[in-house]
Amino acid sequence: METADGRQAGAMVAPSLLAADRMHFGRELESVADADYLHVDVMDGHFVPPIAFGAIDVRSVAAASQVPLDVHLMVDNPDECIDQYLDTEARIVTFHWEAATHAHRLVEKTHQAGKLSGVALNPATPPEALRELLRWVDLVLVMTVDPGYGGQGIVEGSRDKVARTSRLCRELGVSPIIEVDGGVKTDNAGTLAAAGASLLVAGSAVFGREDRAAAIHELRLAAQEG
Ligand SMILES: O=C(CO)[C@@H](O)[C@H](O)COP(=O)(O)O
Ligand SMILES: [Fe+2]
Repeated sequence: METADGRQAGAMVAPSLLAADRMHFGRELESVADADYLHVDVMDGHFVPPIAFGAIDVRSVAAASQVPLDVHLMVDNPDECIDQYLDTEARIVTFHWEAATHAHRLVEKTHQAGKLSGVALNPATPPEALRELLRWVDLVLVMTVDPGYGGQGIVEGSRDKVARTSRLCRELGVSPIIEVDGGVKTDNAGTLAAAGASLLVAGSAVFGREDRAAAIHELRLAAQEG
């Protein structure tokens, strides 16, 4: 089904493993086996205060699940550490625009490793910052909360930012995946998808529910109805 402006209606869903129960991780992975991607938040204790998931964990998840992995690097200077993530089974590797020194080189390396390359924007970074980079990347991750923590409320103006990102892509004649991350729930999935988001990350909205398959299904449905 297509929207009035020619986009595919609906969106993919990526449960964020940050919200999963570490004490029962295998069972948690099984519970989200029908997701489109699994979102893995890498946090270095510098770019964001917490420390979470490293390349070793990405490899363990890849070995335990058939679902493709979407790795979100919240690290200072990804130029220094991206190689270890490119050396995993991850399907998508995304660095933060604010943290990168040679963004184009990161994209090139990611492609050479056979992966999709994503760039993430903090809430305070405008999409226009990506005017050059957009023609090379496969994905733009619009942070809809300040990075570092799960379970936060969505930042005001996020819908509008997704719409501006989508417009800029159209203007440049490119069509990367637009991913939204932070505070995504069934009550905002529709407006985010209608604004152009095609990949929804959801941590608490999935792992906070007993029935994860139903949570994923309801997010997809909400995105489609948006
Ligand atoms: O990157 C991050 C946080 O920095 C996210 O991926 C969160 O893990 C999303 O969790 P919810 O806001 O959906 O609970
Ligand atoms: Fe994330």
